[in-house]
Amino acid sequence: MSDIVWHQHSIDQESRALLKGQSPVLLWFTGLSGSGKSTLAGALERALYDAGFHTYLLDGDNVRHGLCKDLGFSADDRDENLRRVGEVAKLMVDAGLVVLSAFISPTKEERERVRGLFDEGRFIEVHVSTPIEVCEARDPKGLYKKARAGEIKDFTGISAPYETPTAAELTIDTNKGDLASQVSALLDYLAAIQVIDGAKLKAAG
Ligand SMILES: Nc1ncnc2c1ncn2[C@@H]1O[C@H](COP(=O)(O)OS(=O)(=O)O)[C@@H](OP(=O)(O)O)[C@H]1O
Ligand SMILES: Nc1ncnc2c1ncn2[C@@H]1O[C@H](COP(=O)(O)OP(=O)(O)O)[C@@H](O)[C@H]1O
Repeated sequence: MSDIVWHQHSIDQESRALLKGQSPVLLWFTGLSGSGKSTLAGALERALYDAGFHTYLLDGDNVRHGLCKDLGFSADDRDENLRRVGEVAKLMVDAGLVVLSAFISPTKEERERVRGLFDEGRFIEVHVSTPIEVCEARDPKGLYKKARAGEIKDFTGISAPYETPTAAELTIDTNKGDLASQVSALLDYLAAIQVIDGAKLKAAG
């Protein structure tokens, strides 16, 4: 039994969200390295920001420079990385933001654990399903080449597992169509589930 008691403050998620004119959610982009998570999440954040919505993007590469710089890529370290990110994202959603995150998040258990932190409907899993052959051909950071040469161990998709999501809210293969239409589909979805006001989005052009 813990001696720490939750303090309920008077301003809650609903009040903060009302002030911002949006319904806060976490859009959790998961997929292989090079699948397009950062590009998609960044372009979606830009579109939301330009339309006047309040956002924050948590990106794996960036978080690993600070909050998670003590962690590597063993299964335990990835678990801890995603635990911390989930908790930070929960605070940001509580602050009333539309939060986007771009982490490989390779296991179902890790993704479901983060989902479990949120009320129903506030965690939206976006599987960036670009096939590994495409990711490896892109290899923007040269990491697949190094992993194949054995210079990086535990590399997702090569020498460490990636469990394909089976119940993601959305699935996007960035090898099909273009970025603008992928972002447009994401915006349409957010308007349809009333996370953002479709009229405000339309007015922004
Ligand atoms: N061994 C290994 N496996 C996978 N990825 C590696 C590895 N070593 C370094 N990198 C780089 O780290 C980025 C992934 O970090 P994440 O925090 O998203 O990973 S995880 O969710 O904790 O599995 C990933 O970034 P993205 O390419 O943007 O996905 C890589 O650039
Ligand atoms: N929507 C897209 N359409 C086409 N190519 C893309 C798209 N998104 C990303 N790419 C290509 O894939 C590469 C990796 O994208 P990135 O967003 O860095 O992936 P991740 O964050 O999953 O590692 C980019 O350098 C770009 O060339």
